[in-house]
Amino acid sequence: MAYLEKKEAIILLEDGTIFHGKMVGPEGTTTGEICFNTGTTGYQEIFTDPSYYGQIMVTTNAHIGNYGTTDLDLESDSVKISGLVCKNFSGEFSRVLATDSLYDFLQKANLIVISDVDTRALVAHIREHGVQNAIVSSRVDQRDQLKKELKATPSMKGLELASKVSTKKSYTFGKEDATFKIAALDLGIKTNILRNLASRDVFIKVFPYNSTYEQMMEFNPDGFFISNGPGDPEPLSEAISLARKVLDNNHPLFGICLGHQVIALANGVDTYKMHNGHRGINHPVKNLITGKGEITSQNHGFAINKEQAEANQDIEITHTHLNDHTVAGMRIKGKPCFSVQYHPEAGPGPNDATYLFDEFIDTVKSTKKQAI
Ligand SMILES: NC(=O)CC[C@H](N)C(=O)O
Repeated sequence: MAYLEKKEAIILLEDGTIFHGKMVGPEGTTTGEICFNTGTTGYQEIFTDPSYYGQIMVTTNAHIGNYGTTDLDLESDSVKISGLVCKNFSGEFSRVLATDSLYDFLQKANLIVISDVDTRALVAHIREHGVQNAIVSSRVDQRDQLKKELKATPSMKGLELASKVSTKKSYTFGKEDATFKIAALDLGIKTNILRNLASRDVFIKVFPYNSTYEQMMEFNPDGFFISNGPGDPEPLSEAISLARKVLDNNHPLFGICLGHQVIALANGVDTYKMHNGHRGINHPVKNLITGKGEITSQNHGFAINKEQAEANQDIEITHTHLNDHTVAGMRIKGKPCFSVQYHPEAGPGPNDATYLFDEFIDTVKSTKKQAI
């Protein structure tokens, strides 16, 4: 296989640190924000998750590729990360359900992949010094030029990326004769969210990121959903005003990750860029209502301002991240609305938090009953 050629590759970080590796596949160069995911499984879901658009992914699991790929594990229609950095890349795979090697899957997407990197040292460096931009390239002897290209890469802070991954046209998902209708704003929606809703008797219409309340109301939905997605939530002015209108009109509203941040902004709570963020499938969260713990799938580099959320009369914090006590979930008092910073749909990850989809359907049901 071609990937065994293994040409030299270099990773240049914004702070000047250099790491070395080997190209897996054709030579090339890529830039983006370098971040790491600690999941021990679920690489195909991660690589196709639109929330990772614009990011170079470092996988902490030492072996990548060994269980291949299958269409069942797609979280969107294409690879969304801008590069992959790993320790050991395997083009050979073994899994009954797998239909393709990860090598072929990523090559079809023209992704820049490098292996043989000291990922433990790289991850420790990012953890210590914070998430930052990087350039990954096979042009190992053109450091000055690479530095220039790295400088030209926009910072994730302030970057609007939802428009790059959102659907251009609205579409539907699920059975048309389902009991409930949900209008979903696509800021980079993961397919497993749609699967989770559809399996709860929901017919979903997915709308482009800049859709208006009026456009979404034409579907006559029983509730609204605002999805996960890439980039900084702050520039998403259309989504923020949509959330405000949905709240003002007392429709059921559920937000996940970027959607949660948009709902916070619609309530006057700021968001900020975290030092490193949370990306993995074993993040501990405490549900403050039930007192129970949940192990959750997470993928975010921004969070909502905790002091402002605590001081806000309209907000009740419902979930907290047990590692750093950041806000993991909230509800809007007196409104049929709640949101979480993490991923109850998993894909990949544990299913501890799927009860949130049930709670959303209960909210939709009781709001529908009141209206009759
Ligand atoms: N998964 C997401 O929706 C991520 C939200 C946002 N882009 C962040 O990094 O915080």
